[in-house]
Amino acid sequence: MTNETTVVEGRAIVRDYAMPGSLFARGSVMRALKGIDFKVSKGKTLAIVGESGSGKSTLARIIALIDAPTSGALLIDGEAVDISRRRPSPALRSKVQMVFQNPYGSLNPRQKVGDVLMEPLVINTTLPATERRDRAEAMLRKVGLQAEHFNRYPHMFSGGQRQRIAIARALMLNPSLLVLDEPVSALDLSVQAQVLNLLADLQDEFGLTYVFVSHDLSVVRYIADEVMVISKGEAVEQGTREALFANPQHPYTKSLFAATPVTNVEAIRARIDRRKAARAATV
Ligand SMILES: Nc1ncnc2c1ncn2[C@@H]1O[C@H](COP(=O)(O)OP(=O)(O)OP(=O)(O)O)[C@@H](O)[C@H]1O
Repeated sequence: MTNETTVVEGRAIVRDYAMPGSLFARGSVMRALKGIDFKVSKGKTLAIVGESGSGKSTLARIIALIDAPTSGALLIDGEAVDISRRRPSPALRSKVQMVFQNPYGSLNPRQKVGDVLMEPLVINTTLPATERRDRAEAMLRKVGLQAEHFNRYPHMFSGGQRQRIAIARALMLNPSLLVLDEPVSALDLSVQAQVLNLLADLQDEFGLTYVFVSHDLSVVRYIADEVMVISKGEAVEQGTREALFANPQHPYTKSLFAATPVTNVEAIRARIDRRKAARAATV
């Protein structure tokens, strides 16, 4: 549709990794991404699916500005990212945030939850301490935790709660894009559903755009608007969630879908679709 705003776009993204050589032979280069194109519109979710080693995390890290492509172009809000720069500008940095798979490893065990949330504000803004605290407490509530949790340490929380904290931290600078790399795969099934619902609610409320990496097709069927299937560094199929699940085209996609039982999540998904439609009608 022409009236949709593109938040992130990749053009011919290539990423090479240098492979170590030996005493007698020079190292070679491994091409992990072989020219990937994609676009994600505001408020939508692109899921990146593929088997282990296909390049999903490599692409996610590039989109999250943690790694740079070897060649190609990345555009955020229509502006080309300077891929030769080692660090993105603070303005760009605040637009894109990443949530990782492991909420145990991604939070500093010595930092209280309140400090975890206020840190991005300390580094990137000149807000006074009281304002930082108010915003952090408000964000804790938004992700389903309480202001009393402010002074507790990460180990005092369950896996699902820790992932809520990681999501809250990612939202502190009001990003437009969240890159989520297997954000629920370390969690129990019932907790996965709660965190996915939270992500859907936050997407609605803040108009967030998601790039969501997953190897789990049930999760993809639940959360995605668009799906990109990657195999050996190439996008072998791209399309809407409905089209891809109804009629996978590429032999790799067919085999991936055949190998993975997909549980019936249509009813829950319908809830997300209804809310997205209601929201679009009010904008
Ligand atoms: N830092 C690195 N140095 C060298 N090779 C790497 C590096 N990171 C990834 N690779 C290689 O690039 C390819 C893609 O890896 P990547 O982690 O992106 O795949 P993935 O689809 O996310 O896999 P998984 O689902 O197992 O995390 C793999 O062959 C991997 O071994």
